[in-house]
Amino acid sequence: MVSLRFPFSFSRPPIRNPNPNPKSKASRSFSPAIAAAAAAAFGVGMSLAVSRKLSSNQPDPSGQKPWRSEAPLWASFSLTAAETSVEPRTGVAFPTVLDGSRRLLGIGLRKKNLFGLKSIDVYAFGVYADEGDVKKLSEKYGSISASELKDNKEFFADILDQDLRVTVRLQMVYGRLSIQSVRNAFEESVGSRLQKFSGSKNEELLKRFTSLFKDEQKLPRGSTIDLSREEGHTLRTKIDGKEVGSIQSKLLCRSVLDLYIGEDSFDKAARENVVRGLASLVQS
Ligand SMILES: CCCCCCCCCCCC(=O)O
Repeated sequence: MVSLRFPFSFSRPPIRNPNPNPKSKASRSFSPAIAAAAAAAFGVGMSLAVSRKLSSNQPDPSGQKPWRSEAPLWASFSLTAAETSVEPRTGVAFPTVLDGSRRLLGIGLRKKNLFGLKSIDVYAFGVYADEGDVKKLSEKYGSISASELKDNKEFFADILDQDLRVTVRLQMVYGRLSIQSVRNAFEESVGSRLQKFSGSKNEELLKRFTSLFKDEQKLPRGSTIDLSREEGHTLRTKIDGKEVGSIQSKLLCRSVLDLYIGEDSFDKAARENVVRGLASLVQS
């Protein structure tokens, strides 16, 4: 079993690999400049191990599935560790902690069919939750074991509905995205969730959200979109770290989060990790 605890802080910044090659292990985890340093080499080993633990589809040579371990992912990191975890199919790296208190619980991949023909990797994503906020659910769920909690529908409904700070970071893999295609994709996916939760597409709300993605905005490979539920059910959107708008709507927050952690999420294995991590946080 992989066990990672960092008694010290790494200073290695989050990696944005400009040319990820899923076939090359080295390209997944570090830059050549750092490779010479023994400490960085240690960090590389950590990243690879963590990426396996987070991964949904990477076979473990031992034949075991470490990501099925009862140990939660977040328990592997200290809040001060500037470490990253790598989505193994794309080489995209995610910081294990965001905004000081949001822990990375799972990483996944969004694929999409292009012209109904070929499936492309559009972006990798990381799901983060504020540790303190999730622990507020301990009073209600603390007496239920983590393994029972992960199948508890009420617990999950609370995660989607309660005022808990959660961030989903999307990091673009496909390099030729037009902003119109991004608006269209959000319109389709978020629109379907608005319909599911409210019985209507809520055109006006949907438009307010999609119009945050302006024509002049560029989203080359490596760009990030952070979708965060902030206090008061406010969806804050950042592109490459810069806020582009905030919309206060419980329905919109729930609809966006459902794409990544709902029952019909884009990457089922990523969702499993997130749910397991949340359940363990409540228990800790
Ligand atoms: C060519 C495909 C274009 C798809 C662009 C998707 C970019 C962000 C959309 C986020 C929501 C979603 O994944 O549906």
